[in-house]
Amino acid sequence: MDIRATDLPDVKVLTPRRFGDARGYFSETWNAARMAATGLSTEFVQDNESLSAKPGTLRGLHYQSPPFAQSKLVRVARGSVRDVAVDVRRGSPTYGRWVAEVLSAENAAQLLVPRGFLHGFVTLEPDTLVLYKVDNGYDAASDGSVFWNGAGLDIDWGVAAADVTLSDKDRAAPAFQDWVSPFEYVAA
Ligand SMILES: Cc1cn([C@H]2C[C@H](O)[C@@H](COP(=O)(O)OP(=O)(O)O[C@H]3O[C@@H](C)C(=O)[C@@H](O)[C@H]3O)O2)c(=O)[nH]c1=O
Repeated sequence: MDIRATDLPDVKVLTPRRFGDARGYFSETWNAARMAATGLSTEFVQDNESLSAKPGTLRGLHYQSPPFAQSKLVRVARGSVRDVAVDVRRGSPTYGRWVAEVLSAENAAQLLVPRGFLHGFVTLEPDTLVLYKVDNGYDAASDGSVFWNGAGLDIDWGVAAADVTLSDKDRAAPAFQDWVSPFEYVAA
């Protein structure tokens, strides 16, 4: 597994090796024992999949409040996305900063989004299939969304606002500047 840091130290890009042959390839997309040896051990408990038909489908920016906060390991099995993580741990030296990575079926890159970060993505191709593991179960009452395009965030999504498709929940989400984060920064 190639592990690359991003501009936010706790957000990593993990790219597994692909063993190619005449049939195609084989790849370990997650190996708990090997990741524990790197200090990035996470006990995932749920696997998720979402299909987005149209390019410009934007899901985010999402979180679950503590004690149901989730770390996520996100990858793309078909198509591509621009995947975004925003540090919203109150007191963090990088509070409000974001990183964006293109994840595609082709590049095999996976984004490791820790607890205390908002997460969202916009699809770049039709019929994009996103797979992600989470380390805490779904809890509808703890589920939250922050508006994707808020002042104070200025995320470069790489798509025009007019071309974005949102869920009703995400369209009605509070603006970043009006939202109070439930996450606290704990220095390592
Ligand atoms: C996230 C989730 C949703 N659901 C249900 C609730 C709802 O009826 C339906 C669709 O949910 P949503 O509209 O929240 O789906 P979606 O907008 O795809 O939400 C996801 O977006 C990405 C960016 C994330 O980071 C995920 O954690 C998750 O928040 O699926 C579950 O049953 N389990 C789950 O874990």
